[in-house]
Amino acid sequence: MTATVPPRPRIVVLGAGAVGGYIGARLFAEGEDATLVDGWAEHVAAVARSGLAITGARPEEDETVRVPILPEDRLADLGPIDVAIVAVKSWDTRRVAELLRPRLAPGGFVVSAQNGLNEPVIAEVVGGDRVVGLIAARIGVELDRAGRILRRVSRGSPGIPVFRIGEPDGRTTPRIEALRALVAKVDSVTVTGNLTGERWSKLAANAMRNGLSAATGLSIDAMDRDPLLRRFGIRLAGEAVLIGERLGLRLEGIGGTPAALFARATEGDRAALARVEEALLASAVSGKAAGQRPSMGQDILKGRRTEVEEIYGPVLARAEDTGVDAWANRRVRDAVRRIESGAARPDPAFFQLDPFGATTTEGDD
Ligand SMILES: NC(=O)C1=CN([C@@H]2O[C@H](COP(=O)(O)OP(=O)(O)OC[C@H]3O[C@@H](n4cnc5c(N)ncnc54)[C@H](OP(=O)(O)O)[C@@H]3O)[C@@H](O)[C@H]2O)C=CC1
Ligand SMILES: CC(C)(CO)C(=O)C(=O)O
Repeated sequence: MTATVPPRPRIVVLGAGAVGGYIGARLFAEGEDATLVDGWAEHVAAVARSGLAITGARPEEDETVRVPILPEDRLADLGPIDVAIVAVKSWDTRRVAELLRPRLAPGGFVVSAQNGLNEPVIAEVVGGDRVVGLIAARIGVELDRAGRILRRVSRGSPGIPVFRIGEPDGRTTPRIEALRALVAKVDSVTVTGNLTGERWSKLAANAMRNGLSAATGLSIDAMDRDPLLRRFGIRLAGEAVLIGERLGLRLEGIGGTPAALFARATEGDRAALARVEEALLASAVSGKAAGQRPSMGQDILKGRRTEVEEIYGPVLARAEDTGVDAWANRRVRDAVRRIESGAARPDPAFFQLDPFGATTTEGDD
């Protein structure tokens, strides 16, 4: 079932953090019927009082949007929902899917705008025909205090779209076309027929960036300027890509670099390693998105629960299934777990080893 979307759908964004708040505010600013819903009372009060303040990468992208916002316990005040955008952390997905299930309009559907592999979780709750995916790649946003979002990446992202949306089965349906028109009001978007491959590629990007930032305390550009951390990141993505290849997935580029190069580098191909390093370094020194911290790095700074299990869990589980030695992902997962539990503090020294050096062996842990 993919019913048509009404001309002016009722859109609810559940999870008005950095990603959800940004998407919902921009939709509302563009005239859409969008309402934010969030569980953080101080944030809800700040937005209700003064609007959601967005500080963009360029002064002309700054705006304050008086987008409607409700606390979660008032979700029932809204009528049936046509488009529900889920932007809570992945560990909270099932709970909010349960909240949404009785509130969806007959043709209503849920869009996961999260990292991780959440469409199957949502499908278990609301039904497989009511879920689509939205992957945010070049958004770089941060809820730095109640009522304010910082965006470190300029709108537009020439060359690589910020958003990819898709049906889990890859079909181009009327609702995905309707969603494309909506999301285009937020930033650049493309429809993918390969949501599974896109999701795994994004998971590889998150494996590369998120835990390493959380464990070192560094931003993406700072990690890429450090020769050993840059290589550690390549190894993290490479392990995940190798797993994806062995699962038979069609993988998409990671930050504009072909995914296969990360895997070949990880298998010992020096030319592939040099190409990936060059691309990462060029981006780091370009100054674009300087200081951008992946969401997991932000969580550690705020002392909040991370998505470490939702990002590294699937990678490590499939590593076992496919026989890939994912020691680097395991090391990062373990470091983030220790930091999150208060047993350690972020420290770049955890990863001062060359994963492609002669002395590093598989299983080094
Ligand atoms: N940030 C980014 O650039 C990107 C993030 N993503 C993904 O998007 C999803 C949402 O992440 P993101 O938007 O970054 O999450 P945020 O941390 O910005 O917000 C998530 C929720 O956490 C709670 N929260 C956040 N900060 C505080 C605080 N200081 N005090 C109390 N509560 C707080 C809020 O509600 P509540 O209290 O109800 O939990 C909020 O809705 C994740 O799956 C993430 O991986 C994907 C691409 C890029
Ligand atoms: C930084 C980025 C885009 C990639 O890891 C991200 O998805 C996040 O912050 O969670």
